[in-house]
Amino acid sequence: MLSRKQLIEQIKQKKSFLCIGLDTDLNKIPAFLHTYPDPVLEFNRRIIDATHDLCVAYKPNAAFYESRGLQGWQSLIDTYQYLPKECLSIIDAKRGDIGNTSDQYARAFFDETAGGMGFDALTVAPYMGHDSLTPYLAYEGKWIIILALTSNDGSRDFQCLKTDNGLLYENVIQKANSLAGADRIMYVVGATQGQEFANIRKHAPDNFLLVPGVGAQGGSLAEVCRYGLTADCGLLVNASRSIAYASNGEDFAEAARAEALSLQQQMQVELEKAGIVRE
Ligand SMILES: O=c1ccn([C@@H]2O[C@H](COP(=O)(O)O)[C@@H](O)[C@H]2O)c(=O)[nH]1
Repeated sequence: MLSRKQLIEQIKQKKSFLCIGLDTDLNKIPAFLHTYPDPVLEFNRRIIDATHDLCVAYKPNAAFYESRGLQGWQSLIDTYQYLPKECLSIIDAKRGDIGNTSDQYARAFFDETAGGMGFDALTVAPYMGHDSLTPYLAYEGKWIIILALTSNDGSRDFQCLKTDNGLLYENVIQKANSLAGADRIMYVVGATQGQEFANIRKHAPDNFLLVPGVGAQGGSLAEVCRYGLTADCGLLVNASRSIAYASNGEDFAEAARAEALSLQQQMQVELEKAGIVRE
């Protein structure tokens, strides 16, 4: 369990607000790892060993594990258990359903006694409204990370629709803020959304934002920081492919570290500029 206070302490200590995505694709990992009993777990372990001092969160995306059936689910459980406790553990599963079904999703990802996984945070889709979100909040100390303005082209299809009460994503934030505070709720906002971060901050001044879309999707870290940083940092910027697949040779972990280091160094500059950490 990682509280908001502990997360902020980690950010200041590591001078980083990097979240590393573990979107581990069996077809993309180096060939030599296929001799291990669980190549995905071996890959994840080496990425974690090489990067844990440079990041404050890890985010496995459930799809990459669920797509491999029972073996994939086991890789996810074992990866969860290997994650460093000082880092925020996020499961990116984008769940959302009626209350009693959400209860089951919450058990699956939050309740270690139920199946072996006790992630700190889960990404959720807000489309089904308040009663699809509250079951997760019943788990004291756990976070939900609600899709607000995503990084993909299709984000404009629904999230930016105009309503009598502003844009649809603004309504999502307003409603979710009435359910719990900034110590329990984060929002997903894509790094590709640039200046929209200024508008997001009007509606979610204190919440942490999980920001995917730097690296492979071309979002700008500088722009995200310019419009999204708060006095507490308030950002977790995720990179998955650009770190994990920086090399597909035997040096993949060193290459991942070099990519993570480059992002951490850019983050340090931004944190210093904003006066959140000292030079
Ligand atoms: O708006 C969103 C929400 C989630 N994602 C997820 O983040 C990572 C991004 O991976 P990269 O390789 O760094 O592009 C991936 O798991 C997505 O499913 C997102 O990209 N955008």
